[in-house]
Amino acid sequence: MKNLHFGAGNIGRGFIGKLLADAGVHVTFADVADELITALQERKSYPVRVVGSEVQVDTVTNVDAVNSKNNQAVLDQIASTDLITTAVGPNVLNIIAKTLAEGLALRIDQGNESYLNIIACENMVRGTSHLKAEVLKHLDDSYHAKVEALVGFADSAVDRIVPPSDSDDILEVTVEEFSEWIVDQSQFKGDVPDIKGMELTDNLMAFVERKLFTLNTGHLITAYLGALAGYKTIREAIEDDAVKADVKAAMQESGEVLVRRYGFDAKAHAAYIEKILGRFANPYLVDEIDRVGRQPIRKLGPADRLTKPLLGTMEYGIANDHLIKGMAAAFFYINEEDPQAVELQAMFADKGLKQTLAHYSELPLDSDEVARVEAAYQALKSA
Ligand SMILES: NC(=O)c1ccc[n+]([C@@H]2O[C@H](COP(=O)([O-])OP(=O)(O)OC[C@H]3O[C@@H](n4cnc5c(N)ncnc54)[C@H](O)[C@@H]3O)[C@@H](O)[C@H]2O)c1
Ligand SMILES: O=P(O)(O)OC[C@@H](O)[C@@H](O)[C@H](O)[C@H](O)CO
Repeated sequence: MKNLHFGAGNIGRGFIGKLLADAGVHVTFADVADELITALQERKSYPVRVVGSEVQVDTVTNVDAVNSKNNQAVLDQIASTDLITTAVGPNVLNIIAKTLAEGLALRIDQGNESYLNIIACENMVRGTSHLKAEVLKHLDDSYHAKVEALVGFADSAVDRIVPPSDSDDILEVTVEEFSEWIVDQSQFKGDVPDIKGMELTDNLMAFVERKLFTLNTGHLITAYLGALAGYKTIREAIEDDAVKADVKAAMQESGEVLVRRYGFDAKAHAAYIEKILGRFANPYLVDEIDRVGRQPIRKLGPADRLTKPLLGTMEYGIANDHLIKGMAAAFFYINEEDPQAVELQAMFADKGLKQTLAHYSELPLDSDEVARVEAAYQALKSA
């Protein structure tokens, strides 16, 4: 089996590319980072340090790469591969959608009638379905029937903490032991692939929300409260008892929504939260607060890790003081190198918290929740 993977970054090399290559799939990475691509083309392998109580260095082989700036090379890959995966970040999906559309048109024009499956591996609810809608926008109507018949767009949930590596080797990546990749099997076209490490489900929404609204909700609040307390890494922040108490309480509020919505076992969900708190404190990973706090506008969005759980607590009448506090903490997050952090702060300075929050979260301006976030912000400011 051949795979084309967009994004040779942390998750691309450290998780999805590794898992597929380990399963005997030939992986070709596509990326815009010239140095990374040249190194992959020359070496056709790279090291992955899996760190837990022991350190194991695995060598990933059977890989190649194409530079995404070489459009024709990428189109040729799309026209001939069996599986396409992405780990580029939600904001980049719209960019690669255009390339995918061109590649699918070429594939159909060349008469390739074999099945192709596409899986976006991003922190986003139904990211592949979003990608599909974008691809179809760029594709002439005359191709749509063939795409519907031959191309599967399968949504997935992806979980492994992979911070950028500080190695001198540009290809080396350091990952935690834990990993989970769950894919919606009902959306595949042709045979559902049997790949070790790729779990299949008919109930993807439950798993994607469980992951995003537990791990990522807690991770983000750790980052914002941690930054406010002056910490630089997630581990430092979560080892502060006051931060940990707030983060855990917010995860429990969000968890209560998940238990009610999807029928998860309450005890098992409590254990899931504890395990994640342990992963945040992993002494073998150095995960900067700025990586986890990045792109606050995306993360304040109505379908993302702060607002969506908050909406769930409102729907079920569940307490939400800690989710509110986490949202308030986002307004203290300063990062001059992150355009979204700069934009958020600029609007906050110009229009105030209520209007800024209502704008990005789509919560009603006059809602109690928006007023409570502002009150929580003032309380944090004077603490
Ligand atoms: N790192 C983690 O712990 C983790 C865990 C689970 C999910 N994720 C998700 O995985 C996705 C990728 O995260 P990451 O941490 O690997 O980010 P990353 O920045 O390490 O990797 C993204 C890669 O995409 C490349 N890229 C950018 N534009 C591109 C384009 N137009 N074409 C091809 N490649 C392009 C970048 O050069 C980079 O190498 C995100 O959606 C993230 O939320 C990350
Ligand atoms: O990748 P983001 O920016 O959506 O979120 C930052 C982290 O919370 C995230 O990358 C986690 O490390 C990951 O989701 C763990 O599976």
